[in-house]
Amino acid sequence: MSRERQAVERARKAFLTGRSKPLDYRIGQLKSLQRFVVERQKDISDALKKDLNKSKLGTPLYETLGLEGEILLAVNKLAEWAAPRPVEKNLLTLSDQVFIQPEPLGVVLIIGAWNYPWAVTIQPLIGAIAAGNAAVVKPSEVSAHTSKVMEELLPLYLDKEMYPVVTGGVPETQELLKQRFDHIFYTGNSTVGKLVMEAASRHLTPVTLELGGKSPCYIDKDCDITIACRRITWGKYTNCGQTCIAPDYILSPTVLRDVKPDAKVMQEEIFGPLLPIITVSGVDDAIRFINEREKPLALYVFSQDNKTSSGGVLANDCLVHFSVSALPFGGVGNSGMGSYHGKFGFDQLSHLRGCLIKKLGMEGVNQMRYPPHTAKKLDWARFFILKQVDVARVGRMAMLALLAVIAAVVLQVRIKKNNRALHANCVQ
Ligand SMILES: NC(=O)c1ccc[n+]([C@@H]2O[C@H](COP(=O)([O-])OP(=O)(O)OC[C@H]3O[C@@H](n4cnc5c(N)ncnc54)[C@H](O)[C@@H]3O)[C@@H](O)[C@H]2O)c1
Ligand SMILES: CCCCCCCCCC=O
Repeated sequence: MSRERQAVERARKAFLTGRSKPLDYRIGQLKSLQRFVVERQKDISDALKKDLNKSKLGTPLYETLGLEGEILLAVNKLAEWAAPRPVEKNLLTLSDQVFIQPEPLGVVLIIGAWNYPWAVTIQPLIGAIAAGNAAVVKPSEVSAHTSKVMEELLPLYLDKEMYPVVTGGVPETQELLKQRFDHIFYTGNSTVGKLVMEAASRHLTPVTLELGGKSPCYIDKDCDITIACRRITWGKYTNCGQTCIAPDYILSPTVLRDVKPDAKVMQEEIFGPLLPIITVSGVDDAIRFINEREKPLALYVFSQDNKTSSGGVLANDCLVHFSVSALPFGGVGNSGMGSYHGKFGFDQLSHLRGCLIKKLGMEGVNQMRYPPHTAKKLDWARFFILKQVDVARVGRMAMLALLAVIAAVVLQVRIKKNNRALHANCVQ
């Protein structure tokens, strides 16, 4: 049996014990992960220095502070996220319990990319742990030192049966993809994303695909060009331009140098320190240009615009939307599917189970659905199913009516009592 298959089987066996379900276990694992990030900061930054020449201080800023924030949030909010979520009732379910119960999915496969290997591999793991899943973690072989640190040190902190790290390259990832998972969370390029989805389809496994693409950046006439240039330059050249949401090309009315739309540099994601500038005649031309192409992961606008489609949109800055846990992060179309960060990560890796708990009484209400079907029953069904009633408002009104009745009764009793006292005084 291959090493990859063994890891998956062990993770499934661990999941089936049910120990990842209680919130205390999940919080314990999240806190251990937090300890790992803090205590092993040096191992993490040394590996990143060797892999990608990232600086010692850049590592916390771009890779691990975000992880710490996400872990803290999950620890603080887990009870709320995992609790049953009551939903609006209709007339047919007035006396029932109707709610959504987030449930763990099972065993999740997390495949990470090399460019921010901690941020994009461990962040999905936080969602997987919080949601009560087991997870097989496959870091990128390109960032090999990081991969080794994950393989050697993570098991010292986490439940190693439940969260195994499997290292290796394409053959190992392909072997993993042959196994049955309950969800696959892949971060990387769109070409491999299609292979991942194809492999997942064999087991009807749902996927989250965090892909890349050409994120456009539109600069309007009216913006402060000095600030725009500083922010765009930072967004583009951070990590040598190897950021999934780096502005890929600029659409600018004050153009210095033109790039033809059919040039090679405009056909594929650049993922490097090149920044083509395209001449457009104005905002409508820019929108047309963007909409004619694949849906990008991010859209940067240094002005006002909401007429285009992209994974995310950010006005007057670059990259920082990635750090906001309250925003869903993910692509659309060619830039991916599904989203995560904060509660979105928890929901993405949960089964949101619809629950309706009925009592065995009140059977009379159900007569309209039992045969024989009659026109009268259908009329009742039409009323119960189609009548749009604000059940909460009806409930409030019923409560008010009840209070009014109680107040009237109390008042009447008081009046009677007073009358009796008055009568007694008069008699005396
Ligand atoms: N949306 C995001 O959050 C995000 C984050 C980082 C990177 N990206 C995108 O990822 C891309 C860069 O990463 P990459 O793709 O070069 O990363 P990569 O080479 O590290 O590959 C990612 C993973 O895919 C696996 N893989 C590669 N080829 C495979 C194959 N043929 N079959 C099965 N598995 C295979 C690798 O083992 C690795 O674990 C860019 O397009 C970037 O925009 C997106
Ligand atoms: C402070 C801003 C943090 C930006 C981190 C960007 C990570 C992107 C991951 C995709 O490549």
